[in-house]
Amino acid sequence: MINCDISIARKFIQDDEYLKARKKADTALDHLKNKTGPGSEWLGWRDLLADPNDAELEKIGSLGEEIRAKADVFIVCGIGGSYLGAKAVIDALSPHFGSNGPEILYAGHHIGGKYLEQLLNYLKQPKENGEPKRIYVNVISKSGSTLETALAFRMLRELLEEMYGEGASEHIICTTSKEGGLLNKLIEQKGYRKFIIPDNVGGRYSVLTPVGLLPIAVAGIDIRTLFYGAVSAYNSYEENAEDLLEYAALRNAIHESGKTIDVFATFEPELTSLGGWIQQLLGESEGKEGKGIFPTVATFSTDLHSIGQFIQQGKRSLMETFIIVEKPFSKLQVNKLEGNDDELNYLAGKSFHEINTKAREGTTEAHSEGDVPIVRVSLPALNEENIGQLIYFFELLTGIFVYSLEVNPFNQPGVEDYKKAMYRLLGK
Ligand SMILES: O=P(O)(O)OC[C@H]1O[C@](O)(CO)[C@@H](O)[C@@H]1O
Repeated sequence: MINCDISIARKFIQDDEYLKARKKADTALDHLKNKTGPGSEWLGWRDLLADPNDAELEKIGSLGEEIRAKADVFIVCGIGGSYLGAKAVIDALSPHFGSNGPEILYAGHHIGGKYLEQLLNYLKQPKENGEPKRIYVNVISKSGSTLETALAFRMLRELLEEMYGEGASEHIICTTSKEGGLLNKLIEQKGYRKFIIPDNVGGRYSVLTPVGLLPIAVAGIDIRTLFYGAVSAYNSYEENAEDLLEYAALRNAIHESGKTIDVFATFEPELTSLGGWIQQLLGESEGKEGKGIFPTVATFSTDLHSIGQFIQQGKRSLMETFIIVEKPFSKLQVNKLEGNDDELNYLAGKSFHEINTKAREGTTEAHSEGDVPIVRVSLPALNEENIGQLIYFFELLTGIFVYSLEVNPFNQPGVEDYKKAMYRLLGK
């Protein structure tokens, strides 16, 4: 299970402040369990773990296998919660270089013309053997009308129709709401395959629905173990959520103390995208009514050489959350070098995991001495089960923490403002 250690950060908070925050966290958890808080119609992310739908998992898993066998390229076309969860899990659990399945690419997550133009050109290029690439597109949009996704999908659809004619529909899978939205109209017209995003699950809580699970399955990751990892976390925290209550209370007390930034930092580059998923999950949930701790993401030690200076000595407005993997997942070691001309022989015989661990311990020491409260969230190992547990851990933390701020964790009214202004400027 996930281990959460708040001991370093706790020293920054007075007992009475912590106890006040702890009461709020307890009430917040009751609201989640009893569906009595604002936005409680959006608690489907808990229901789907309370009552797993094995048939749906099976269906997604077998389509994932089918696409793995047939596709050269699989494109995840979505933005925000409609791609961040899939990317987080895929990046965490896939090899960095090469793979024995389709190449997984992303589209619809911005409006960058150069990216899309180059993607379309890349897709058009035949394979080395001269045959056309076998491309599958999974367009994912709960509303079915998000501009970034819709625009990219229009371009991709045109390309697939040009390449495969009538057969293009076979290459498109849509993940959207049961009813409504422009995507559902297209599905009806064109006969695309469809997966449903439950009405009671918001985008940023949807990674364990077909939104995340289909791309994750196509990447060759065992979605059943991932999903049941989350189920085990759900069951365990229904029994005893002490760790999460402490963490939420601590974060609330830190919020009250005036800190405004939480740097989600990992020393494992595989987990950078997971930080991106946490950033949306917390950011869209807590950042309302002038409240919240701005979640940002860093990969150490890389970013110790960019924002490390600020974290150590800049304005004291920060806390940090380290996402840690306990079990080494690489055996790479430093060899002894004849002559020691680079003077690194003092590290000979040590693994990169050991060196990286010392970098983390040293950073923990330095940053906490620099007045940065640090929370440490650890996974025993980097595998499907633990990532599933971590997903639910952060979903539940978000619910508890944001309710304890007296904010609705399940809406995002502020996102509409940029859309309105953009559509006006575009003459919609
Ligand atoms: O799945 P959709 O409806 O395209 O939305 C994508 C993302 O956009 C938002 O609605 C914000 O506009 C996010 O909450 C969501 O994850």
